[in-house]
Amino acid sequence: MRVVLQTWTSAQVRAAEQPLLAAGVPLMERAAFALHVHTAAALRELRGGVAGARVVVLVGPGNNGGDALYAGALLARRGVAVHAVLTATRAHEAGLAALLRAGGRAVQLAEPVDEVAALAAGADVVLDGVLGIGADGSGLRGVSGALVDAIVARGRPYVVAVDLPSGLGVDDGRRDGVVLDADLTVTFGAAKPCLLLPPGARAAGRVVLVDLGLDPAGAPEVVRLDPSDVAALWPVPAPDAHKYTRGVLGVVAGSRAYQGAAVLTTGAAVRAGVGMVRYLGDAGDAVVAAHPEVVVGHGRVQAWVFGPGVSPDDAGQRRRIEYAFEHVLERGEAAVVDAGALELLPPHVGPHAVLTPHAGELARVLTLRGEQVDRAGVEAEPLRWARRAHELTGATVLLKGPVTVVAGAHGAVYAQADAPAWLSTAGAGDVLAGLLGALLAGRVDDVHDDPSLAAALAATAALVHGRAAHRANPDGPISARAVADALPGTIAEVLAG
Ligand SMILES: NC(=O)C1=CN([C@@H]2O[C@H](COP(=O)(O)OP(=O)(O)OC[C@H]3O[C@@H](n4cnc5c(N)ncnc54)[C@H](O)[C@@H]3O)[C@@H](O)[C@H]2O)[C@@H](O)CC1
Ligand SMILES: Nc1ncnc2c1ncn2[C@@H]1O[C@H](COP(=O)(O)OP(=O)(O)O)[C@@H](O)[C@H]1O
Ligand SMILES: [K+]
Repeated sequence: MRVVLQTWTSAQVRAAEQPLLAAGVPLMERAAFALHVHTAAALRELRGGVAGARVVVLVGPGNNGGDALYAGALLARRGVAVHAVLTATRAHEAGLAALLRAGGRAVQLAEPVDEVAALAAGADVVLDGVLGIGADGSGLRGVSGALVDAIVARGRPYVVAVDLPSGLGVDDGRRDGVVLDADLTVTFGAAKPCLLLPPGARAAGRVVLVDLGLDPAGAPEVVRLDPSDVAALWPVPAPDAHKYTRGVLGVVAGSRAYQGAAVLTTGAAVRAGVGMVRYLGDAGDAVVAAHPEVVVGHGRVQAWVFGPGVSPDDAGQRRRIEYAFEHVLERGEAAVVDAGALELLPPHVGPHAVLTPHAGELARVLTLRGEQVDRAGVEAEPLRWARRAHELTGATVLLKGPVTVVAGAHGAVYAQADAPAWLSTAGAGDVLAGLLGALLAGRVDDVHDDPSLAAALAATAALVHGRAAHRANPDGPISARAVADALPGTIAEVLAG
């Protein structure tokens, strides 16, 4: 059993299946066997044993239904009462025959759905084999949708999704229309992007990957960094390092009205281990009072943070940011572009500029460039819109939210889900900006060698930010400052492996 950290599109999975199918490798049998093993394990956990359990198998028209039917047959042979509900006019013939031979039963689904819904709601486990990678992402329609609604209305039983929750947008994580939330997803051969991407990923529950011997070609579509990846990405100082070789970060943040943003951003950068932090703006006294390490005023830097606590009508900060945009990005200094600076972004920058909007801010970035999308639209298709913003601006885009999505150069996409919901608190974004700025300052030369590294560093910042929130207070409220204070310990912990 492996944790899902890389995912491939349905097209990549289908292409990878081809040579194995041509060689006669029994992929469906292997998939179904593993599905039955995981379902039996769930039954043992739920009710202490397998024999005598009741399982309802929702069966769609394709091979996903085939997997579910064969798994149902194996469960029936172990004494489980298995009912298959055929949701389409066709079902995998050999799979259905196997189930019936093993003593399972099958019913054709039709309106009204109440009787079947009651059967499913009363089952120990429901296997969702309606749609797999053949789904068009529009949810479950017609009678299948009505059935799922009726099951949920009665109280959802334990659900095992076959390959993926039926009806999700396989490659983009869209969740349109009806989808049955799962407790466990057993995915075959290679994990699919919808199992990591918001908003769909939440429907998958726990995900287990069944190895079928597939070897997908090309880069994975969506990646999730794991703490063990951080050491290779972090700018750990060499033994002969000095503060200038480690990177200097310039911070244009805060204003007289929003001094806290400047304090949080610079404090996070100092705690993330940058060589030096320079601050520009009207909150210098507050910054130095909180963090005496910070130097106020101009000087050479390797990376910038623009925007936390900056309102676009603050003429001084606006002038600094616009001037910096004109010159520094050309000189190759990296930049985190956050909050108030997002509105000031020039038409085109490179991937060494990393935008850090939340959904509402990303919608604004996009509408300023002629796209018609609002916050809800971004939340419904985060990957699509993060990618679009990358295409339009040239910047790496880190879209904040319950799952942070990063889209960068060379098709790099990350989806990080490291943070507790407690992190959604004012100032948390300022801490992320300072942390990411420190990473960029330390590795700006490497970003120029490989522009997709900016996306990996952004994902690293999201991971460390989320883990620092857990460390600050494992199961309760956290302040942004507590997250910043937890950074040194969190970084030491992930670097220790
Ligand atoms: N190719 C293979 O041998 C293997 C396939 N596997 C299974 O096969 C699945 C893919 O099978 P298929 O390619 O048959 O695809 P599906 O089983 O996902 O079914 C696709 C069918 O559903 C229809 N459909 C799409 N969206 C719909 C919607 N919103 N409402 C109603 N109907 C819709 C399509 O027209 C198509 O006929 C995988 O997810 C996996 O479970 C695994 O057994 C591994 C091996
Ligand atoms: N439900 C959630 N679960 C986990 N993390 C979240 C959730 N909602 C938001 N976050 C994270 O909290 C932080 C909030 O940042 P942001 O919206 O910029 O706040 P602010 O501007 O007040 O600092 C981001 O890192 C975001 O990814
Ligand atoms: K499914």
